[in-house]
Amino acid sequence: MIDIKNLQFGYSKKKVLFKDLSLGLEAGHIYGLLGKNGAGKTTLLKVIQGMLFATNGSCSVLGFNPKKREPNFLSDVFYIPEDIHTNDMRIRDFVAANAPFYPKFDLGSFLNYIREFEISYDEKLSSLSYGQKKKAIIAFGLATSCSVLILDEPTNGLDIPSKSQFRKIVASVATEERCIIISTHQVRDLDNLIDTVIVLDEGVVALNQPVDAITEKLVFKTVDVEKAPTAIYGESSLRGFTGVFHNANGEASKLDMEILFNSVLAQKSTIQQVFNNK
Ligand SMILES: Nc1ncnc2c1ncn2[C@@H]1O[C@H](COP(=O)(O)OP(=O)(O)OP(=O)(O)O)[C@@H](O)[C@H]1O
Repeated sequence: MIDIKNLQFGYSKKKVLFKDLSLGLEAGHIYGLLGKNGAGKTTLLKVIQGMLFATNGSCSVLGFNPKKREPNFLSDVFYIPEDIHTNDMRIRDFVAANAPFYPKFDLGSFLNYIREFEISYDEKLSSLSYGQKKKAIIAFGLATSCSVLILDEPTNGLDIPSKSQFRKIVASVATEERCIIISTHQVRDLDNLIDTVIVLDEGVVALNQPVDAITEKLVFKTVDVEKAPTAIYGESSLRGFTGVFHNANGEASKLDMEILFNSVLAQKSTIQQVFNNK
């Protein structure tokens, strides 16, 4: 569905962000895109959406070259940016003005989502708080029923109840035909939502693995501090040592996204070897 090969991109010739980035994303998945500040998550999402153009390599989305910004591409890919800027209009007028660009837009779903988020259809966007505005745009984006949904830091600015409503709504729109990409630093917000973890680091995809494969090969647990040396990576806390270990005995554990992310940055080659050894 999204096929990126040997992508090169830099905002200037001197500062190359991606030298040789390759990534394949399929329909029927919710991807969590993680990376440090400045790793290039937003840039990559903008390349996928056709807002930034690669200097070399290829990017194909739904069979289109995003760079060409063809109407049939733009009407099937929705990008929800981290920062929302809206006109001073009522939500119903925003929908009337924008929905016609998305042939699969479903007004009934939109009304359900904003009801869930406790936002009124007749509210003026300018009178909403940042978080409420963000929820209105998230609701619109999800209601477009686009085949590719890109959410850049969607939970920033959302309060605690809204984060769980967000997870519920996104899970409800996930279908076999759709590819959802969510970038975030708030890894706990993605708990039980994403099925594949992508880590971007130093201009390349350092990890791209399904949650099932991760918990099959790795085990996340808190152990006595004496056992710390057996971990691939871990962090000491008052409760003991929480870390990630080789899963030699097929132990079941819940993915700790924060520990996984830190372990990829700290022990990249060890983690990559785990997945390269079939
Ligand atoms: N318009 C721009 N002009 C020049 N450099 C830019 C521009 N936008 C981003 N950059 C630089 O590109 C790099 C990647 O930025 P990007 O916003 O893609 O990272 P990110 O992973 O989304 O970061 P964050 O987690 O902080 O949102 C950063 O070093 C940033 O300073």
